Amino acid sequence: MIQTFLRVKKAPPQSEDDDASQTYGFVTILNDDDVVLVSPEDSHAFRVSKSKTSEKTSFSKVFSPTCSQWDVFASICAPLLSQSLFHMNDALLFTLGVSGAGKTYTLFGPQSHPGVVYLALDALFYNIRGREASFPVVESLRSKLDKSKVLEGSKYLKHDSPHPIQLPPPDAYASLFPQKPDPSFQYAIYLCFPEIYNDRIFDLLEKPSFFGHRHALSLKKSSSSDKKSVAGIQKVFLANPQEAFQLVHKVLQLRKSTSTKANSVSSRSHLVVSIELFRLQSAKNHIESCQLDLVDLAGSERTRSAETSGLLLREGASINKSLLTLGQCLEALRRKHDGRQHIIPFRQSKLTELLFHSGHLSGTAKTCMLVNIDPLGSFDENAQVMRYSANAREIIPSQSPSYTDNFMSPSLNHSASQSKSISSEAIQVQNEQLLRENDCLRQLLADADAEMVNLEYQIREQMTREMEERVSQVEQTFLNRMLEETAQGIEYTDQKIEKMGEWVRRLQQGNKEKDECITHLEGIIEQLQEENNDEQKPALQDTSNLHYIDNNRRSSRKLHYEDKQAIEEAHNLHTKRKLWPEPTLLQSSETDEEEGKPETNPKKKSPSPLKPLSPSRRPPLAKMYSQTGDVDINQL
Ligand SMILES: Nc1ncnc2c1ncn2[C@@H]1O[C@H](COP(=O)(O)OP(=O)(O)OP(=O)(O)O)[C@@H](O)[C@H]1O
Repeated sequence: MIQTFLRVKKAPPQSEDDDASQTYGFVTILNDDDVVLVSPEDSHAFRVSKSKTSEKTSFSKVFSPTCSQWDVFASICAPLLSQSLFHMNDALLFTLGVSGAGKTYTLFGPQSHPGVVYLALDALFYNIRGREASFPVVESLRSKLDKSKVLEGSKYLKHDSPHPIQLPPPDAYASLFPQKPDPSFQYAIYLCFPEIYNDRIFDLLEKPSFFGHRHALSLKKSSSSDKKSVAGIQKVFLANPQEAFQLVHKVLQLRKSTSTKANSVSSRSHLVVSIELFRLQSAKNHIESCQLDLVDLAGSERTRSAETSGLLLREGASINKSLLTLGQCLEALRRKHDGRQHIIPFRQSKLTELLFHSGHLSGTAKTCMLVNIDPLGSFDENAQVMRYSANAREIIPSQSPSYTDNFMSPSLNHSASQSKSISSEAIQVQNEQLLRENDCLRQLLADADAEMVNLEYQIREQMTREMEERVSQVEQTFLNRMLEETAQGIEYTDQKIEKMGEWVRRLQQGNKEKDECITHLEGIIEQLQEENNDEQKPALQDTSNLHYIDNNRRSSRKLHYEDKQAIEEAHNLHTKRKLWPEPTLLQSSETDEEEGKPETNPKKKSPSPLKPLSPSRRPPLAKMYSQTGDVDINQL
C-alpha cells in the first residue's frame, strides 16, 4: 500500500488559530490519522451545496502545523532509508499539494530547519560511516553496470562555497537507526537530479548553453535490469555529507522557479533528487544498488488564483496535466487492486513515465506520498488534492517486480487465455471483465473530458483577459498620441495667432504713422496754399497747380482708409516725388511737366520759386517713413 501522510502548513505568526482546538483555517485535526475539511462560505463547494459540507479523510499520519521537519523525516523518510540500507530496496517519497502549500519547504527547508532531503543524506552518511568505498574502487565495479557519466563531488564543487545547515546531534540518528548495516560491505552514495519541465526531462547538472538551454533527455532501458532510466544523465559521487549539502544547494539555485500570486518562489518543474546507494564487496567483485527518489512535485495551480499568463500559464498547464495523469495512474492502480484489469495511462506524461519505468509505483518499491495543505489557502483546491490522495491510499503495489505485466492490455490477456481450453464459463468471466474495463475506460474518458473542458475554460478566460489588457493598452497609446498631437496643434495655432497679432500691431503702427504723415502732408499743403495765396497769387491762379494739390490731397486721403492701397499710394507718392525735387518743391513748371502738361502760355508769369521746407519740420516725417520702411521721405 502506498502510505499517505498529511502535513498542515504552519500559519503565519499573526494568525489567531487556536492550537488547543486543533482547528486551522478550514482543517480540523481529529487525531493522528484523521482530518476533517469544512467548506467555508466563500468556497465553491459551499455555493454549490448552499450549506457547509465536511469531508473526513484518513492518512497514515497527520502532521499538525506545530510538527517540526525532524518529525516528518523521522516518521516518513527514516523507514524508507532503513529499507534501502538493509534490504537494498528502492523507495520513493513524493510531495503533493497546491502551489504554496509547503512541499519545497518540507523537502529542502531553510538552513535553520533543513528538510527531508538534507536529513536523509546526513542519515545515510551517518549509517555508512567508516565503511565508505573510495571513488576508484566503486567506479571500477559500477562502470560495468551503468555507463552514465560520473563526476567526482570534490572536483565538481571545488569552486563552490560550503552550505552550512543546522543538523540534529548524531545521537538523534542512533535512536532512529538502532540496527547497523552489514559490516562486510562497503557503501557509496551517488546523486543525480532529473528535472521535468514542460513535459520534458532535463539534467540539472548539465551546464546550460549560452542561451540557458539544456538538452531534453529520454528514458532508455538499462542494461542491468528491466527498468528504464534517464539516458545520459550525469551522476555525482559524494565522499561526505558536506559535499552532498553543497551539491543540493547548488542544484536548487538552478531549478526553474518564479514568483506567482500563489507563491513568491513557485517551482515551475518537478524535481527528483535521486539518491543511488551502492553496496559492494570489491574482493568478490560484487556490487548492488538501490535508488531512493525524493520528488518535489510542482504545485497544482488554478490560473485565476496564481494570476499567471504567457509562459507561466503554459508551465502551469503542463504541471496540471502531469499531475492529472499521475492521479489517473493512481486511480487505475487502485481499480486494479479491486481485481479489475486496467490500462494505466503512465505514458501520457514524462513524470509518470519516469516514476513507473524506474519501478516505483509499479514494482516492489516502498512508496510514500506526503500531501501538503494550506489551511488558509483555497478550500476547493486543497480539498481536491485530499480526494486525490484518498485514491493512492488504497493502492497496494504489485508483488511482481516486472512492471510490464501491470500494463498488459485486456486484449493481450485475452489472447493469452485463448491458448488454454476455452470453456463458456471462462468466456463469460472474460466478458464481464471486459465490460468492467469498458466502464472504467468510459469513466476515465469522462474525467479527462471534464478536465479538458475545465482547462479550456481557464485558457479562454486567460486569453480574454490578456486580449482586454492589450486592447486597453492600444487605446491608451492612441489617446496619448491624440493628446500629444492636439497639444502640438494648439501650440502651433498659438504661435500663428501671436505672429498675426504682431503683423496687425505693425500694420496698425504703420497706419498710425501714415495718418500722422498724411496730417503732416496736409499741414504742408495748407501751409503751401497759404504761402501761395499770400505771396504767389498768380501762380495759384494756374489751375494745373491747383489740380496737382487736389490730386495729392485725394491720394493722401486714400492712404488713410486702405492699408494696402495706402502702401501702394505711398509708393506712387514716392514715384511722383522723384518728379518733385527738393530744392524746387512746388515749382509750377516742374509740376506741369510731371502732370504731362508743359507750360504753354509763355505770357503767363512764372511764379517765383518756393522756398524749400525748413529742415526742422522734416526729421519726424523722415523718421516715421524710415521706420515703416515704405517710403524714404528724406527725398521729399
Ligand atoms: N511548515 C512550514 N513552516 C513554516 N513555513 C512554511 C511551512 N510550509 C511552508 N512554509 C512557507 O510557505 C511558503 C511556500 O512554501 P513552498 O515554497 O514550500 O510551497 P510549495 O508547495 O513548494 O509551492 P510550489 O508548488 O509553488 O513550489 C514558503 O515561504 C515557506 O517558507
